[in-house]
Amino acid sequence: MNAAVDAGAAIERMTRGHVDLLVIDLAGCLLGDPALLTGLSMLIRTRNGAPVLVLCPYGNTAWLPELMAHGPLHYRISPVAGMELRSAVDSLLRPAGDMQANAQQQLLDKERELRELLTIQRSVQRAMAHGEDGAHLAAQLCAALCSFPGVRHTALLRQHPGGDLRLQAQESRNHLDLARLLGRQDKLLASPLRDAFPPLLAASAGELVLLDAPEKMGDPELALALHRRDVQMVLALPLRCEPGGPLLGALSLMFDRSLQFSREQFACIAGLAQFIGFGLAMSELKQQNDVLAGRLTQMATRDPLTGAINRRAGEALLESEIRRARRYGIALAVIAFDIDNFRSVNDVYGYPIGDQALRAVAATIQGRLRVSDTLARMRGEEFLVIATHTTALDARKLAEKLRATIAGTALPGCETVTISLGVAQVAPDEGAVTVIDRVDTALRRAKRGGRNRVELAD
Ligand SMILES: Nc1nc2c(ncn2[C@@H]2O[C@H](COP(=O)(O)OP(=O)(O)OP(=O)(O)O)[C@@H](O)[C@H]2O)c(=O)[nH]1
Repeated sequence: MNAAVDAGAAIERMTRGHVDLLVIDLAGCLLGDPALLTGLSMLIRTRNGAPVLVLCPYGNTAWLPELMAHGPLHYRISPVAGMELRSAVDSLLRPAGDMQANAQQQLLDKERELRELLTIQRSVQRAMAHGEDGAHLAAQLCAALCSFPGVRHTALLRQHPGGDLRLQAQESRNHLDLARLLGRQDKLLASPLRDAFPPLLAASAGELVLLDAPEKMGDPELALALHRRDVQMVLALPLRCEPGGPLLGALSLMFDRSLQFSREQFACIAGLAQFIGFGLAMSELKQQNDVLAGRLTQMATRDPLTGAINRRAGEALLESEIRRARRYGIALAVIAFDIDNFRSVNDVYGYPIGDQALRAVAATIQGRLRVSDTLARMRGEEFLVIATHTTALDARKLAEKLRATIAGTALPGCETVTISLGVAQVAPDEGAVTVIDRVDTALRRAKRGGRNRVELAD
């Protein structure tokens, strides 16, 4: 056995004589050191047909796919126990005949693995197509990823605007509850396991993390808990919308077996993680759009001062309620009301107090209506109540109740006001314009009759 301290020295030794097996130990190497990566890539390329075994600390597993780009290699996650190293070395130093049979088996395995990956990709695509909101989509994705051979638990951890990590969804085939295992569901990066548990490590470092035996984490209690749930291997990937883009979280896959991934599998899994990151970001964007669209509709249909719907929305609603009442043969009534002598409130107390009074009157009326009734602000201090399933007589009783309520309600900053009301039941074949006209006439009659009173329309 020949040991070299760096890639340069190893290349020099390899050019001097035949090498049966090249073992590269990455312990103590700084992840992301470009010079080191270049040296190791050259070393793998100049191997002269010798098999390569990489011993890789689990925090550095992002290097494996990078190194695989320069030639096939075998790997073990370090720390590697003596027995494990011995059997890895023995299997790579087998006689040529064995190696040939092995190569054939490997080809078959590879074909099977790629077929399996394709199936998973399809089920992830299906989940994306059917996931509605973010939480539902995350749950669907976790379920889809459980079809990966050997996967017993999947989880999606999401970065939040505050920068911390939250368990968004998990799917368990081994009764493992990640929230219970970590003792929390939120603020996962504040967990003492942040730099040890692969999904947390992947989310904080932004790199792929592969652990092929729970005890290698160095936390015996956690390792025992994972073994109890039959977990042999944990693979965690950072979630990003695009390569090099901001971190969105991490994807965690726990396996009941320890697998050796090929370069194609690593690439496929990384592609899958990116696809998932993109899908989650898109679904969030859609959710934000829906909220914005809701706000825009609110702005277009609501009166900002009183919160009642505005005239346009009120007229549209009345049209549709008239159609509904006609179709089902049910009664529909409207009540128009107007604050009496409101000009003097503004004149005496000022416009801001007038605004407060308007708000208070609208809120008081709103509080007296059924949820099926609607209050619309038609103009200035004139309002319309659309009362479904209500006859003229009932509407008149309601109007009287509203009148008495307002007359007895103290207003902030000014004296009590009164309202005058007109009431009408929508006649068969009558449209919104005519009934509004009729109810307004009744309201004017109430004003002429001395205000603070209710008049029924003709
Ligand atoms: N503070 C405030 N006042 C408003 C608002 N919209 C309309 N007004 C006021 O409401 C008052 C309506 O006055 P008029 O139409 O003469 O009616 P009135 O004084 O209530 O008298 P009657 O309706 O005949 O009892 C006017 O002073 C408007 O400026 C508003 O959004 N805020």
